[in-house]
Amino acid sequence: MSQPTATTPAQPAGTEALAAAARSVVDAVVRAGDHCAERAAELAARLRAIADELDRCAPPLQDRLGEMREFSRSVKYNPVTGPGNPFSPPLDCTDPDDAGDGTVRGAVALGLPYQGPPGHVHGGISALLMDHMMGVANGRAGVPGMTARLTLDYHRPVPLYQELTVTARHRSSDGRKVLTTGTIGAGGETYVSAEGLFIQPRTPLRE
Ligand SMILES: CCCCC/C=C\C/C=C\C/C=C\C/C=C\CCCC(=O)SCCNC(=O)CCNC(=O)[C@H](O)C(C)(C)COP(=O)(O)OP(=O)(O)OC[C@H]1O[C@@H](n2cnc3c(N)ncnc32)[C@H](O)[C@@H]1OP(=O)(O)O
Repeated sequence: MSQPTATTPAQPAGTEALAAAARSVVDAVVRAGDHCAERAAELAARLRAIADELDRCAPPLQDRLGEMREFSRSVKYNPVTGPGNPFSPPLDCTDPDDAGDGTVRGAVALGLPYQGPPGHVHGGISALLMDHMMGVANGRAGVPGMTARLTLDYHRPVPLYQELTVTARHRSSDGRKVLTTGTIGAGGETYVSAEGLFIQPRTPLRE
């Protein structure tokens, strides 16, 4: 078997494969819609059985919430880039192509589960992508914080099924206040631009 290269990304394995399969179920459910109405009850029962099997593997919720405080788990299971979370598209920023100016970049194409206006991405999903990527930019700049204010300008509807470039950049810090900007675009056109005010915690997250 050939080794994965930069142009042949590795297939997900383990829990990431599970999340990828669940993600494809969500996508297929929305794409099939009423066209699978006759088989819906049967398919729902099979999916419910799988959910029950997974439930039996899950630790008590408080334990799982405790585990999730670990940074590596927040990376794996977050709802934007997290490969272990079926809710995430996932946005790929494993190769951020950092221009050396602190800009982080990611790529994602969004399907029907993320639709708002017909054929286009829901505005709240754009806000989610922006919030998260600005958080990543702040983390990389060494100034992680909580979102206090998020402002978005929606310049053009964001198309579904088109590779989007998502960028974010830490701009300035004033004490614990952190100013960050971001964009969503494609082919040189900016669909959404964003500005966020983030507040660093009073005590650092980590030494
Ligand atoms: C700390 C957690 C960090 C989270 C990120 C984790 C790791 C980062 C590492 C790597 C990055 C990887 C991934 C990124 C992941 C996620 C990114 C998504 C982030 C989120 O999804 S996060 C959820 C939504 N977010 C909230 O759930 C916040 C609810 N909120 C609060 O928890 C408090 O509200 C808080 C903490 C914001 C401030 O509370 P506080 O007590 O620390 O500070 P305080 O109120 O004293 O304000 C200090 C100065 O900021 C000014 N100020 C405050 N708020 C302002 C506003 N809205 N507009 C204008 N100015 C404002 C004040 O006026 C004062 O200014 P001044 O000093 O000049 O008087």
